[in-house]
Amino acid sequence: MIGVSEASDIINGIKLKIETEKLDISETVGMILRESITLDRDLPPFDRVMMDGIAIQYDKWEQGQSVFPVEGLQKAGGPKQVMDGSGHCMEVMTGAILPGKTDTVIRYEDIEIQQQEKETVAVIQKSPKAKGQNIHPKGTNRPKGDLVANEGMVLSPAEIGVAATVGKTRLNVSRVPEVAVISTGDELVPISQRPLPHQIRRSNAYTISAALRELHMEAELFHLNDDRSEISKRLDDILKKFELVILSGGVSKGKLDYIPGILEQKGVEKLFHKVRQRPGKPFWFGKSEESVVFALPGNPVSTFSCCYRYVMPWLKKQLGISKRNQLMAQLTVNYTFEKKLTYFLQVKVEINDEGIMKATPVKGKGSSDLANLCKGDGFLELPEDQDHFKAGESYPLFLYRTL
Ligand SMILES: Nc1nc2c(c(=O)[nH]1)N[C@H]1C(S)=C(S)[C@@H](COP(=O)(O)OP(=O)(O)OC[C@H]3O[C@@H](n4cnc5c(N)ncnc54)[C@H](O)[C@@H]3O)O[C@H]1N2
Ligand code: MOO
Repeated sequence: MIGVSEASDIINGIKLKIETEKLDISETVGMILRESITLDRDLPPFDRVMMDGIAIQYDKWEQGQSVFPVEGLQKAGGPKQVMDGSGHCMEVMTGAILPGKTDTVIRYEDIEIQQQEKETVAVIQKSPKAKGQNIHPKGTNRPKGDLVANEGMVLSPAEIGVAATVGKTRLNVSRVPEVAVISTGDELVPISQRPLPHQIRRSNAYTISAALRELHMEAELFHLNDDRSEISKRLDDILKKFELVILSGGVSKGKLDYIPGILEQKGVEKLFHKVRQRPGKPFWFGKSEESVVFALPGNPVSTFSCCYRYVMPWLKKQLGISKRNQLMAQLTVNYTFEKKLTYFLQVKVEINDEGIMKATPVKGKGSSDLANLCKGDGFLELPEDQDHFKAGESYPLFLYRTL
């Protein structure tokens, strides 16, 4: 039986084919950009007024003029006007293009608008600091043609904003393959159905597909009963159609645990079966020419921890998302686990005043107790070569919840 890091290395050695698709910009946050974004115009694209007030010719102020007849109004969104009269001013609004024949903007707070006879005038109360003040000159953020987002970046709302400003209605992003998520077992009924006393609802497929949604991946759900010929026939079709297949259940020692045997018969090469870990020991992983197959142990917490410890980090790596270091969290209490297995301890995580992640165990009733997952935020990976884990020690953390 192999250990957790060996299992993880084997999985990480397998590559998934990632293609490119063009999507509406509003669907792309969190995806990987597959093009570079350059500016189609200067930023800002015109000399932009930065304050509501008036625009003047600075020279006139320097020559001693402090009362300026108001010639008109330059609104944001209005085409550029050109000031007509020498020594006049224009009222200007933030975001407007600077009117022609003006070069300095003075805020309303620093002037007074007065009615003198029939004329509206602006009287300057506070000296402008310099020629050109309160104007954001064309191209001073960035010039046209500047590279603003690189291929391979994870699209955050910042890149979405930049893409929108250059008029990209659609973006090229990594296409994540469609995934088959398969639950197995005669005891499982659809979640819409009322189970008989000996039955339960198929929750695992929903857990896995919800996790995949975090990566914008769509899953098609299947269910296989514990029937050799049914499993064999349906797996044929599924393996042909899907590059990534995630099963849950049917991988341990039971008489009806047919999954590993049938997968191998179908030409899916076993890369490992069983990992020195709890939960999730009977985890099976393999690969055929067309598909990568994760067969996760059926107990809901085992499926869950294998999904977050192996499947999700591997997918992030394939997509180019995981650039950060492994998260770590400090135990808040002493903990003992004496088996020679890596233990995935369910924990509630808090970030303390120094920004350090603190993990407190949330005790459940074992690997079938999926309700306990709602009390925690993630799993702490406690290494197999240690039995006693002390408060204050840090261990790798696998989060399933945004903190
Ligand atoms: N003789 C042995 N028996 C078992 C071993 C072992 O080493 N020797 N390992 C145990 C461990 S550890 C686990 S984990 C389970 C995993 O077994 P399977 O992967 O074969 O899973 P099943 O037997 O099909 O199911 C286990 C359990 O989980 C429930 N389940 C399964 N699928 C779902 C689903 N989609 N949604 C909700 N719940 C599900 C299922 O009803 C069972 O109660 O094997 C131990 N046995
Ligand atoms: O791995 Mo099993 O998950 O210990 O119940």
